[in-house]
Amino acid sequence: MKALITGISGFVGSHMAEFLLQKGVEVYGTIRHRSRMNHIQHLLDDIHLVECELRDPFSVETLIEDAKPDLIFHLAAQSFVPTSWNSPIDTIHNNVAGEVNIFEAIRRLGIDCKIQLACSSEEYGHVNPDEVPIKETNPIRPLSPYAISKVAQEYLGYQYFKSYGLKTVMTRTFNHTGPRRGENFVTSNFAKQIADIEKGKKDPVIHVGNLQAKRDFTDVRDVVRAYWLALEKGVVGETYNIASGTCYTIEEVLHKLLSYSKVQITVEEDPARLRPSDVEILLGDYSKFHQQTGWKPEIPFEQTMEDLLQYWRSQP
Ligand SMILES: Nc1nc2c(ncn2[C@@H]2O[C@H](COP(=O)(O)OP(=O)(O)O[C@H]3O[C@H](CO)[C@@H](O)[C@H](O)[C@@H]3O)[C@@H](O)[C@H]2O)c(=O)[nH]1
Repeated sequence: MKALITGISGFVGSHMAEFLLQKGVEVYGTIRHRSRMNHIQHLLDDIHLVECELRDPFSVETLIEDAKPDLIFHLAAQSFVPTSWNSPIDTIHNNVAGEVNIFEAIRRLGIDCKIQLACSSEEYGHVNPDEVPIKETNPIRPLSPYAISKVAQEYLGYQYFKSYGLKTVMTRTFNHTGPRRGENFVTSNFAKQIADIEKGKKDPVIHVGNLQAKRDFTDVRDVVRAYWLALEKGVVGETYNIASGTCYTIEEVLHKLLSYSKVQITVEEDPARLRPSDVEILLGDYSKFHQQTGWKPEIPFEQTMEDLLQYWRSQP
């Protein structure tokens, strides 16, 4: 069996590759000329890397024709919410055009494959207090250009399923983290700041943004297992929440991470880290996915946080 991972050198992509290799799957992955390879350096002998610009239809058609995958995990995206306010058009173009190019190539070449689309809980956006835990049937009220791009990705997945029978499965994944998480994202950002303070590379002050937001975190290693199950047991054309079913304020996350360190650290708000609008609460109900696939998260949040801090401590 052959699987293609778009964005294989990224955070989730690298964990997905490790998971698939353990299953004995032949792994293809896309990179761009400027991709950093540090997350997949240890896998280079075992995977097929293809340089591909997903925004370029010719590049994508060549990729799909050469790889002829049975499974596609479409993970490549501009995934950082604040960047989407600075570059809204780029975020929407990148996330939407890349996916349409994949769909069109599959359709035109008549490739029979299943496609997992990494959609997002950000799509829910504004959530009323009586709507948690959030089910897939909740209204979508997106609050960022990034969220809009993910709504578009999801509905394109549905539309290509209905119009052309493409075998898409959409996963609305809530926040996920773990070793290799990009340093912009909150858990990694805080863990890296703590590790840098411990190493004496930074004054003992941790800079933070909105600490009142509530988020539902799943370990990335549980998430890639969910993506595999989504294609193995999920129903095509359906959307599933991937979540832990528990949420914490960002302040609680901060104090959990600080509790793993012996150094004295002062907390300081950095106004540049505040957003034009922030999603107040994301707490997911993953029962639809559980009933269909048997998946449930296995790695406790505390373990994920300790592993993440250890990861940053081990970085040069
Ligand atoms: N990044 C960051 N966020 C901070 C900080 N301080 C507080 N926050 C708050 O921490 C929360 C989480 O921020 P991020 O880690 O940047 O993630 P996100 O905006 O929730 O989006 C993530 O989850 C989505 C799924 O819900 C993903 O789709 C998306 O790609 C990303 O991984 C937000 O409410 C943000 O305002 C900080 O210093 N940095």
